[in-house]
Amino acid sequence: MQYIPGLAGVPATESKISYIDGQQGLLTYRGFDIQELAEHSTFEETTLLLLFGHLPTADELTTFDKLLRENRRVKYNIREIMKNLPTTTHPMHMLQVVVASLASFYPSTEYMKGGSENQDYINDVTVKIIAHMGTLVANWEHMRNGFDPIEPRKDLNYAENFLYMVTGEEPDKDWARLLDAILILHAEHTINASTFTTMVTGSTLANPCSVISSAIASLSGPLHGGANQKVIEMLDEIGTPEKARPYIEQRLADKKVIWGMGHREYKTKDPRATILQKLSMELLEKKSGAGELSAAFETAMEVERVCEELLGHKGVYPNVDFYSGILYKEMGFDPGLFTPIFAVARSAGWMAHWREQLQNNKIFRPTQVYTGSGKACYIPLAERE
Ligand SMILES: CC(=O)SCCNC(=O)CCNC(=O)[C@H](O)C(C)(C)COP(=O)(O)OP(=O)(O)OC[C@H]1O[C@@H](n2cnc3c(N)ncnc32)[C@H](O)[C@@H]1OP(=O)(O)O
Ligand SMILES: O=C([O-])CC(=O)C(=O)O
Repeated sequence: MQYIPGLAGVPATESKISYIDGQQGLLTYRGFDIQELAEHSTFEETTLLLLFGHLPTADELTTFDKLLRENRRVKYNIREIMKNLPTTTHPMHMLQVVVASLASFYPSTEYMKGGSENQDYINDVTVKIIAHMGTLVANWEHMRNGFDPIEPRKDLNYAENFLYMVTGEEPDKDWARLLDAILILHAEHTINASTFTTMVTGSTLANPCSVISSAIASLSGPLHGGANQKVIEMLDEIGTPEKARPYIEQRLADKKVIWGMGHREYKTKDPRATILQKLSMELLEKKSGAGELSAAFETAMEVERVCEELLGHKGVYPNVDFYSGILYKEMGFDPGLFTPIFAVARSAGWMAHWREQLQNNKIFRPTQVYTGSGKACYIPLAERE
């Protein structure tokens, strides 16, 4: 029996939701190129595409959008749970706890047994979770800073409302469009660690709120979604482009990873990193004028150059987390919000995989290669040396 560390290259499921060509650096959702979706779609439309497999009709989109808007408000009891968390709680830990607690308000035990009410439950909870994610993240941003949360608005789309709830100001249309593209880019990515977590937890028929809570935990780690916060911390630590090379050389000598670099599937630059880099450049030039880039962006480009030279032969290139933080920073988001914004977007992909898993469920239960001792004899405590 051969053990494959990290299940690298091992197919663990069949899925129709998204596809990666890691050699060419291509990503499609339901056959649609990510670049095209980022340019032309909205988070609401892309979510429907991921969930149901086709671009929605105008009626389908309007109905779904209305449901999302109507389900944004969080219950008073949930706010009370949030109020009782220490304000030092990282937003990803808040999200994990509070999304798990939603199971108390939206219980389910028997939704797999067939019948239309189960489909209704699956659809309702899908909307509820995706709609709540943005509100929870935005509310906590105020609560952890000692302020009252801002209520969601129904007259705004998902990205606009999120910006409004975080800033308390009327959302700028261009920024909302930018955030919309960012949400689309992060919405789905085949069977990555957090999606695999979704599927493993989902395969036991656990409550979907517990399923998504487990996915949030998985995404929070710095080798996965948590890397976007690490990248901006790293860029700040480096400071200026000329300090990039010695910093990287030292980290590599210390056998430490360069945050935002490398990917299990891509052996070239992640297509989302290319788009996010372009969006960052456009935003920076818009804010400061042509050719005027931030220290973080200039440093990031130098880190990319040096890494290509030193790590390119291993297929290590920028991943999605490398340039996203620069955008978030320029948009005024606190670094603690970077990974939660990823989670908000990814809730669409997680729910799509959870639903796909249920259609043909088999509990995930791989095997292991035992490397422990042979049969051992129990020795009473008093006789042990
Ligand atoms: C949304 C996301 O999850 S995207 C990923 C976000 N994570 C990060 O940015 C953290 C930094 N990157 C990494 O740790 C890794 O590249 C991972 C976890 C993303 C992928 O890991 P794996 O597929 O297991 O690749 P693995 O660790 O085997 O790397 C292959 C080789 O490239 C090297 N390598 C990979 N990534 C990096 C990196 N970021 N910095 C330095 N070296 C790296 C490894 O040391 C290894 O070298 P070796 O063959 O000489 O031992
Ligand atoms: O696919 C992965 O392993 C990680 C990733 O880029 C994502 O989840 O977006």
